[in-house]
Amino acid sequence: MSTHIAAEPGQIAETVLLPGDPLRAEWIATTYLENPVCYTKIRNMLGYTGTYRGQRISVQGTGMGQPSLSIYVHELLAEYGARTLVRVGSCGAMVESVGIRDLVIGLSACTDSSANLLRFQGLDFAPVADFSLARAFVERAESAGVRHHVGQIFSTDAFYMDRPELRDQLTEYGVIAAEMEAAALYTLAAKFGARALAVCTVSDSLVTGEHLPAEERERSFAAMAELTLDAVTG
Ligand SMILES: O=P(O)(O)O[C@H]1O[C@H](CO)[C@@H](O)[C@H]1O
Ligand SMILES: O=c1cc[nH]c(=O)[nH]1
Repeated sequence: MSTHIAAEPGQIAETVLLPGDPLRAEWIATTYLENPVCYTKIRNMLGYTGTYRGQRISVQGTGMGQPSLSIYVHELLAEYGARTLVRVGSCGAMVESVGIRDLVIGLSACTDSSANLLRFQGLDFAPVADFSLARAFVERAESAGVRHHVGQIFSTDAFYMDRPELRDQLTEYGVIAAEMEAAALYTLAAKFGARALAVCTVSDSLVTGEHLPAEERERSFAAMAELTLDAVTG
Protein backbone atom coordinates (compact mmCIF):
# COMPACT_ATOMS: atom_id res chain seq x y z
CA MET A 1 0.00 0.00 0.00
CA SER A 2 1.01 3.61 -0.46
CA THR A 3 0.60 6.33 2.14
CA HIS A 4 -2.98 7.22 1.18
CA ILE A 5 -4.17 4.23 -0.91
CA ALA A 6 -4.58 0.76 0.61
CA ALA A 7 -4.24 -1.23 -2.64
CA GLU A 8 -1.66 -3.97 -3.06
CA PRO A 9 0.62 -3.76 -6.13
CA GLY A 10 -1.35 -4.85 -9.21
CA GLN A 11 -4.77 -4.08 -7.70
CA ILE A 12 -5.14 -0.80 -9.60
CA ALA A 13 -5.62 -0.72 -13.38
CA GLU A 14 -3.45 1.33 -15.76
CA THR A 15 -6.55 3.36 -16.65
CA VAL A 16 -8.11 5.28 -13.76
CA LEU A 17 -11.20 7.50 -13.67
CA LEU A 18 -10.91 10.28 -11.10
CA PRO A 19 -14.04 11.86 -9.62
CA GLY A 20 -13.50 14.43 -6.85
CA ASP A 21 -16.36 12.92 -4.85
CA PRO A 22 -15.59 9.41 -3.48
CA LEU A 23 -19.32 8.57 -3.55
CA ARG A 24 -19.26 9.28 -7.30
CA ALA A 25 -16.39 6.75 -7.50
CA GLU A 26 -18.59 4.18 -5.76
CA TRP A 27 -21.54 5.01 -8.01
CA ILE A 28 -19.51 4.71 -11.23
CA ALA A 29 -17.86 1.46 -10.12
CA THR A 30 -21.06 -0.22 -8.94
CA THR A 31 -23.14 1.03 -11.87
CA TYR A 32 -20.78 0.38 -14.78
CA LEU A 33 -17.98 -2.02 -13.82
CA GLU A 34 -18.24 -5.79 -13.72
CA ASN A 35 -17.01 -7.38 -10.50
CA PRO A 36 -15.99 -4.09 -8.83
CA VAL A 37 -13.64 -4.57 -5.89
CA CYS A 38 -13.03 -1.77 -3.40
CA TYR A 39 -9.26 -1.59 -2.86
CA THR A 40 -9.10 1.40 -0.51
CA LYS A 41 -11.22 3.11 2.11
CA ILE A 42 -8.49 5.20 3.71
CA ARG A 43 -10.10 8.51 4.76
CA ASN A 44 -13.25 7.23 2.97
CA MET A 45 -11.53 8.19 -0.31
CA LEU A 46 -12.95 5.16 -2.08
CA GLY A 47 -11.19 3.37 -4.94
CA TYR A 48 -12.45 0.43 -7.00
CA THR A 49 -11.18 -1.83 -9.76
CA GLY A 50 -13.40 -3.84 -12.10
CA THR A 51 -13.79 -4.47 -15.80
CA TYR A 52 -15.65 -2.62 -18.53
CA ARG A 53 -16.13 -4.48 -21.81
CA GLY A 54 -13.45 -6.89 -20.65
CA GLN A 55 -10.84 -4.22 -19.85
CA ARG A 56 -9.57 -3.45 -16.34
CA ILE A 57 -10.58 -0.01 -15.12
CA SER A 58 -10.15 1.67 -11.74
CA VAL A 59 -12.12 4.57 -10.28
CA GLN A 60 -10.44 6.57 -7.53
CA GLY A 61 -11.90 9.51 -5.58
CA THR A 62 -9.46 12.42 -5.33
CA GLY A 63 -11.17 14.86 -2.94
CA MET A 64 -11.54 18.54 -3.63
CA GLY A 65 -8.75 20.83 -4.78
CA GLN A 66 -5.31 20.43 -6.27
CA PRO A 67 -3.42 19.44 -3.08
CA SER A 68 -5.80 16.54 -2.45
CA LEU A 69 -5.88 15.36 -6.08
CA SER A 70 -2.08 15.64 -6.26
CA ILE A 71 -1.64 13.17 -3.40
CA TYR A 72 -3.77 10.49 -5.05
CA VAL A 73 -2.51 11.09 -8.59
CA HIS A 74 1.12 11.12 -7.50
CA GLU A 75 0.69 7.77 -5.72
CA LEU A 76 -1.24 6.28 -8.67
CA LEU A 77 1.54 7.31 -11.07
CA ALA A 78 4.62 6.73 -8.91
CA GLU A 79 3.56 3.59 -7.01
CA TYR A 80 0.80 1.84 -8.96
CA GLY A 81 1.84 2.34 -12.60
CA ALA A 82 -1.22 4.32 -13.76
CA ARG A 83 -0.84 5.48 -17.37
CA THR A 84 -4.21 6.96 -18.39
CA LEU A 85 -6.08 9.25 -16.02
CA VAL A 86 -9.44 10.89 -16.70
CA ARG A 87 -10.97 13.28 -14.22
CA VAL A 88 -14.77 12.94 -14.25
CA GLY A 89 -15.73 16.05 -12.34
CA SER A 90 -18.26 18.80 -11.94
CA CYS A 91 -17.70 22.43 -12.85
CA GLY A 92 -19.26 25.87 -12.92
CA ALA A 93 -20.04 27.48 -16.26
CA MET A 94 -18.29 30.83 -16.76
CA VAL A 95 -20.07 31.76 -20.00
CA GLU A 96 -23.77 31.84 -20.89
CA SER A 97 -23.41 29.44 -23.82
CA VAL A 98 -22.39 26.63 -21.43
CA GLY A 99 -25.54 25.23 -19.81
CA ILE A 100 -26.32 23.10 -16.75
CA ARG A 101 -25.62 19.36 -17.42
CA ASP A 102 -23.54 20.20 -20.54
CA LEU A 103 -20.12 18.54 -20.68
CA VAL A 104 -16.89 20.54 -20.65
CA ILE A 105 -13.68 19.02 -22.00
CA GLY A 106 -10.67 20.87 -20.59
CA LEU A 107 -8.12 21.26 -23.37
CA SER A 108 -5.93 23.25 -21.02
CA ALA A 109 -6.19 24.51 -17.47
CA CYS A 110 -5.10 27.87 -16.09
CA THR A 111 -4.94 28.27 -12.32
CA ASP A 112 -4.57 30.63 -9.38
CA SER A 113 -2.53 27.98 -7.56
CA SER A 114 1.06 28.88 -6.76
CA ALA A 115 2.19 25.23 -7.01
CA ASN A 116 3.58 25.51 -10.53
CA LEU A 117 5.12 28.93 -9.88
CA LEU A 118 7.21 27.21 -7.20
CA ARG A 119 7.76 24.05 -9.24
CA PHE A 120 9.02 25.91 -12.33
CA GLN A 121 10.69 28.84 -10.55
CA GLY A 122 8.97 31.54 -12.64
CA LEU A 123 8.69 29.68 -15.95
CA ASP A 124 5.04 29.59 -17.04
CA PHE A 125 4.17 25.93 -17.67
CA ALA A 126 0.93 25.31 -19.63
CA PRO A 127 -0.99 22.30 -18.27
CA VAL A 128 -2.67 20.61 -21.26
CA ALA A 129 -4.82 17.54 -21.90
CA ASP A 130 -3.68 14.53 -23.88
CA PHE A 131 -4.86 15.09 -27.45
CA SER A 132 -5.70 11.45 -28.22
CA LEU A 133 -7.91 11.18 -25.13
CA ALA A 134 -9.61 14.51 -25.86
CA ARG A 135 -10.26 13.47 -29.45
CA ALA A 136 -11.63 10.06 -28.43
CA PHE A 137 -14.00 11.66 -25.94
CA VAL A 138 -15.19 14.40 -28.31
CA GLU A 139 -15.83 11.91 -31.13
CA ARG A 140 -18.08 9.91 -28.81
CA ALA A 141 -19.88 12.98 -27.45
CA GLU A 142 -20.54 14.11 -31.03
CA SER A 143 -21.91 10.78 -32.18
CA ALA A 144 -24.06 10.44 -29.03
CA GLY A 145 -25.46 13.95 -29.61
CA VAL A 146 -24.47 15.06 -26.09
CA ARG A 147 -24.06 18.83 -25.63
CA HIS A 148 -20.38 19.52 -25.00
CA HIS A 149 -17.82 22.33 -25.12
CA VAL A 150 -14.07 22.02 -25.65
CA GLY A 151 -11.87 24.75 -24.27
CA GLN A 152 -9.71 26.19 -21.57
CA ILE A 153 -10.85 25.74 -17.98
CA PHE A 154 -9.89 27.43 -14.70
CA SER A 155 -8.61 25.24 -11.84
CA THR A 156 -9.08 27.47 -8.84
CA ASP A 157 -7.90 26.94 -5.28
CA ALA A 158 -10.85 28.98 -4.01
CA PHE A 159 -14.41 27.77 -4.51
CA TYR A 160 -15.46 31.00 -2.78
CA MET A 161 -13.26 33.63 -4.43
CA ASP A 162 -12.51 36.94 -2.67
CA ARG A 163 -12.14 38.59 -6.06
CA PRO A 164 -14.56 36.96 -8.55
CA GLU A 165 -13.80 39.77 -10.99
CA LEU A 166 -10.54 37.92 -11.71
CA ARG A 167 -12.70 35.13 -13.13
CA ASP A 168 -14.37 37.68 -15.39
CA GLN A 169 -10.99 38.59 -16.81
CA LEU A 170 -10.33 34.94 -17.59
CA THR A 171 -13.69 34.83 -19.39
CA GLU A 172 -12.51 37.70 -21.57
CA TYR A 173 -9.58 35.48 -22.53
CA GLY A 174 -11.83 32.59 -23.53
CA VAL A 175 -11.94 30.45 -20.38
CA ILE A 176 -15.30 28.64 -20.24
CA ALA A 177 -15.64 26.87 -16.87
CA ALA A 178 -14.25 26.68 -13.33
CA GLU A 179 -13.31 23.59 -11.35
CA MET A 180 -10.54 22.80 -8.87
CA GLU A 181 -8.20 20.01 -10.03
CA ALA A 182 -7.35 19.77 -13.75
CA ALA A 183 -4.19 21.92 -13.75
CA ALA A 184 -2.54 19.66 -11.15
CA LEU A 185 -3.69 16.52 -12.97
CA TYR A 186 -2.24 17.69 -16.31
CA THR A 187 1.02 18.79 -14.65
CA LEU A 188 1.55 15.48 -12.84
CA ALA A 189 0.68 13.47 -15.95
CA ALA A 190 3.32 15.46 -17.87
CA LYS A 191 5.89 14.82 -15.14
CA PHE A 192 5.33 11.07 -15.27
CA GLY A 193 4.85 10.79 -19.07
CA ALA A 194 1.24 9.64 -18.68
CA ARG A 195 -1.98 10.64 -20.49
CA ALA A 196 -4.62 12.79 -18.78
CA LEU A 197 -7.92 14.45 -19.54
CA ALA A 198 -10.44 16.37 -17.44
CA VAL A 199 -14.09 16.10 -18.37
CA CYS A 200 -16.68 17.86 -16.24
CA THR A 201 -20.46 17.98 -16.10
CA VAL A 202 -21.72 21.52 -15.51
CA SER A 203 -23.31 21.48 -12.05
CA ASP A 204 -23.91 25.21 -11.76
CA SER A 205 -23.65 28.44 -13.67
CA LEU A 206 -21.53 31.27 -12.37
CA VAL A 207 -23.39 33.46 -14.88
CA THR A 208 -27.04 32.69 -14.07
CA GLY A 209 -26.75 31.24 -10.54
CA GLU A 210 -28.59 27.99 -11.50
CA HIS A 211 -27.28 24.82 -9.82
CA LEU A 212 -27.92 21.09 -9.49
CA PRO A 213 -28.84 19.68 -6.05
CA ALA A 214 -26.08 17.77 -4.18
CA GLU A 215 -27.63 14.34 -4.80
CA GLU A 216 -27.68 14.93 -8.53
CA ARG A 217 -24.06 16.13 -8.44
CA GLU A 218 -23.19 12.84 -6.75
CA ARG A 219 -25.06 10.37 -8.90
CA SER A 220 -26.48 11.70 -12.11
CA PHE A 221 -23.46 12.16 -14.31
CA ALA A 222 -24.30 9.19 -16.50
CA ALA A 223 -23.42 10.72 -19.87
CA MET A 224 -19.96 11.73 -18.66
CA ALA A 225 -19.26 8.33 -17.11
CA GLU A 226 -20.49 6.35 -20.13
CA LEU A 227 -18.65 8.46 -22.72
CA THR A 228 -15.44 8.31 -20.67
CA LEU A 229 -15.58 4.54 -20.25
CA ASP A 230 -16.25 4.18 -23.95
CA ALA A 231 -13.39 6.53 -24.86
CA VAL A 232 -10.78 4.81 -22.68
CA THR A 233 -11.72 1.28 -23.73
CA GLY A 234 -12.57 1.89 -27.42
O1 LIG B 1 -17.37 17.32 -8.33
P1 LIG B 1 -15.88 17.32 -8.23
O2 LIG B 1 -15.24 16.31 -9.11
O3 LIG B 1 -15.39 17.26 -6.80
O4 LIG B 1 -15.39 18.76 -8.83
C1 LIG B 1 -15.80 20.04 -8.38
O5 LIG B 1 -16.58 20.04 -7.21
C2 LIG B 1 -15.78 20.46 -6.06
C3 LIG B 1 -16.33 21.76 -5.53
O6 LIG B 1 -17.65 21.64 -5.13
C4 LIG B 1 -14.38 20.61 -6.59
O7 LIG B 1 -13.65 19.42 -6.37
C5 LIG B 1 -14.61 20.91 -8.04
O8 LIG B 1 -13.53 20.71 -8.91
O1 LIG C 1 -15.12 24.33 -8.65
C1 LIG C 1 -16.30 24.42 -8.97
C2 LIG C 1 -17.08 23.29 -9.20
C3 LIG C 1 -18.39 23.42 -9.53
N1 LIG C 1 -18.88 24.66 -9.63
C4 LIG C 1 -18.13 25.74 -9.43
O2 LIG C 1 -18.62 26.85 -9.50
N2 LIG C 1 -16.86 25.60 -9.11
